[in-house]
Amino acid sequence: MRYISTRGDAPPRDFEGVLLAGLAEDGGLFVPETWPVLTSAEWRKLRGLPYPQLAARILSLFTGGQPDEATLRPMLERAYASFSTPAVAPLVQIDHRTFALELFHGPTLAFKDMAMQALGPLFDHVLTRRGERVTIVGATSGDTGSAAIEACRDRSAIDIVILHPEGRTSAVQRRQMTTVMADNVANIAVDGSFDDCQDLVKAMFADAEFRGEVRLSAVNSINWARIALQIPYYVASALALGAPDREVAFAVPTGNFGNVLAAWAARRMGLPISQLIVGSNRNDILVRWITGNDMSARAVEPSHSPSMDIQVSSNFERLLFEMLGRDAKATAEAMRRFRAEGKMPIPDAAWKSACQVFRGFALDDPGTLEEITRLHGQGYLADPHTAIGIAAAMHVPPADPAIPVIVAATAHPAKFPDAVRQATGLEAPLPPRLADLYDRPERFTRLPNDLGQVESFVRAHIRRNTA
Ligand SMILES: Cc1ncc(COP(=O)(O)O)c(C=O)c1O
Ligand SMILES: N[C@@H](CCOP(=O)(O)O)C(=O)O
Repeated sequence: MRYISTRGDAPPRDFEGVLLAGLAEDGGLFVPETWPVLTSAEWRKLRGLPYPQLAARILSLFTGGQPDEATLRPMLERAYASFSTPAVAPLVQIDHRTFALELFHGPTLAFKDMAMQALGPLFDHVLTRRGERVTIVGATSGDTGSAAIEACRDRSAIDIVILHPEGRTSAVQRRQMTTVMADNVANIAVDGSFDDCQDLVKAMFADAEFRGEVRLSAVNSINWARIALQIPYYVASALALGAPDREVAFAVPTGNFGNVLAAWAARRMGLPISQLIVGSNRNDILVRWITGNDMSARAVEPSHSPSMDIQVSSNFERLLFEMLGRDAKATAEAMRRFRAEGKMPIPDAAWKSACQVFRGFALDDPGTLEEITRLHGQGYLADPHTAIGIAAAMHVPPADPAIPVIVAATAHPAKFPDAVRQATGLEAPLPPRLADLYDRPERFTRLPNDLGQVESFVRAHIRRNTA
């Protein structure tokens, strides 16, 4: 299995190369050179497998035997043993056709654990065999950071530095990152938005000298391994509701477009998915694109669903590459124009064809609170991101009302206590192992949105940790 860059100007790599590289040297994102496609009989054989086994099988389709399924299986069994339910990602019925796929039963209470808990040991396995170490620099709007820190803390071959937008995450999200005192972990609060943090990370990858010097790697969804590890839960939930003998739809609260891209990948692999419904908050660039081919960035606005306060959705580039018939030159040019002009011209034919499967719905803050209240009245306590996903599932007309819609429930309500309290009057308690989160000391460094200062910080962090 080889991977190519969406911008066509970086050497192809194998899975391990992609895992360690994160982003391609030409600024593009790695994608499989060819997609594995399963027959209905092959999908059926996966029915009923325990989640870690299913995940190992799916991941092995992307690793090209390195690591192989026999190596991956025990690794993933251990990874998912830390989840609070043996089902790992249970399906909860909301109404006659809507199901919540709860992806927040991992250690940091968000869907990021589904990939990250496996990614930590995977990095360790590859780095130990090669005798190498890496520096992971990641950007977070709240959840990727804590999941990545939890997965990488105290691993001797990894240094990890996470950039979050100062004051723009929930306090629980921030504290989940900044109260981890492991030597290999550092947090930077950037004076800016998530998009600024993500730009800084991409700029570090574009700085060839720095990239080589620190052996830079990524755990954001720009890293293909993250997407590969997010495909299995779409497969597991679709199979549980009757696929491949019945179609399903997914609704996904969306920011960086990684989660819904994983669902798109499952469809590309032959899983019968009728619709992919994108839910957004007021940062609705993706919904504006889906509903009117308007891909134009605006300033990021804070919302009750801070993890989706994003305007530049990195993984859109992977879809763009596919929409443009895998034309890397055209993809690179569209990305260049988006960066230069804040607008991406997408040919109408490509947009129309994507819209045969993608639908979109955006909800503002008052609407999000109303949806949490409504769901609570029905007996389901949703966090603001999940509430947007469920609202999107309810508002978008179905291709066929008999097709069930599965909503990615991406975070535990306890991560967003203010919104949940406003909407329901309830205090959503943190699990006992996080009960003293507000009493723990915090450690982070405030920095301006300045590449030089962030790079110097990363260098100093590595020196300190390896001294
Ligand atoms: C709770 C939550 N919901 C939804 C999203 C959006 O997911 P994605 O960035 O993969 O589109 C995020 C951030 O990634 C998140 O943390
Ligand atoms: N919402 C994310 C933003 C980063 O997304 P990623 O999937 O690219 O890691 C967050 O919570 O940090």
